[in-house]
Amino acid sequence: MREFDYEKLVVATDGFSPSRLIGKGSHGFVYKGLLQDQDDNKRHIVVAIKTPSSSPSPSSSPLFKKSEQTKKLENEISVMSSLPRSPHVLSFLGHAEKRLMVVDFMPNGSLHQLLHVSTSHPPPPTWLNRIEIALKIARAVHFLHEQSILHRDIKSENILFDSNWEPKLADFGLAVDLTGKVKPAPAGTIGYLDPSYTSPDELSTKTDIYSYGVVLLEIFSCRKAIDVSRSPASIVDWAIPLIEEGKIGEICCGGGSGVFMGTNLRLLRMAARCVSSDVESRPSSGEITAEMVTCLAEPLRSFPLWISFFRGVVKLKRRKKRLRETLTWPGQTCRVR
Ligand SMILES: Nc1ncnc2c1ncn2[C@@H]1O[C@H](COP(=O)(O)OP(=O)(O)OP(=O)(O)O)[C@@H](O)[C@H]1O
Repeated sequence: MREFDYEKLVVATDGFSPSRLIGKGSHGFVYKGLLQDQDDNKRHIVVAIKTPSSSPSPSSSPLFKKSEQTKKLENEISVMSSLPRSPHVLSFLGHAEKRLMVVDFMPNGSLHQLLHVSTSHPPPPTWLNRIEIALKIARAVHFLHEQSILHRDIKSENILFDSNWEPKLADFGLAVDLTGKVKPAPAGTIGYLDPSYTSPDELSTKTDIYSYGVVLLEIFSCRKAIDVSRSPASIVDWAIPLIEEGKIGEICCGGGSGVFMGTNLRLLRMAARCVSSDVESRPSSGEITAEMVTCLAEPLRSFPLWISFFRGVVKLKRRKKRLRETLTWPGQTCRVR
């Protein structure tokens, strides 16, 4: 884990200038920073720097006081620094005085913005894009659970996109190491928080699975986890009866019909299992990824005619190429139609 010089982070953010502020969360402030590359002084790398307040003072300063936000950020640094790299989890770059966290900068916003804030750029994700995002986040959750880490705040706002539109699970402020002795009081975000998680002892991987199930419903329906302008306001209360009645078309927004109908039905049934009040019946993160991989392969299997046609075209092109090569020698051309 790299330790950054506090002063360098001050310079990187123009003294934590408001013009560099990306956003505020319940655990603090996030700034965009420009850091000098360690290997090449002329190059700069863009990073995101998370601080517990808008004007963080060094821990040596008399103004420094350990706030609740500082403790949460310390927890986030401790969890993120313990994790090996994963392609689907936001990359941790280092810290300063275990209070300022430096991570990869995510220039393309969150899944929440992509699904719920309508703009013409970028165009809304296709059905297949959305399923791919869901699969990558399921992989991130599986990776964390394999490391005995519970995220406890899985939600569309905490899924950020890098410059290649790859989704990354972020915000580990509430994350917990399951192997640790202390089980914290229940916490999370309303709408995503497992209703069965009412005491520290009820914390398990299935708590994250509930939140993941809500995100899956959100991805399918483009409806917010809680939308007070609708009745019922909760996405779970709205979607579950529709899934039980098989009214899949009423849930899926923007595509996923026709050949994808069977796939959608399977995935929505799995989302329903994730948010089930029967905690034991919820699938594990491993089961979810396996089911999603199978489901993604399904529509292709139902295109045998297209595939054989496509294979035929490729074979014909290869045969023509070989024939052209056989009939052509230096100084001579041959036309094969
Ligand atoms: N690495 C990053 N790159 C770009 N933007 C980021 C990055 N990390 C966080 N942000 C943005 O900064 C803002 C604050 O993020 P943060 O993770 O602190 O809180 P949050 O997820 O919004 O809220 P909470 O902590 O209450 O769940 C959000 O708008 C988030 O999208």
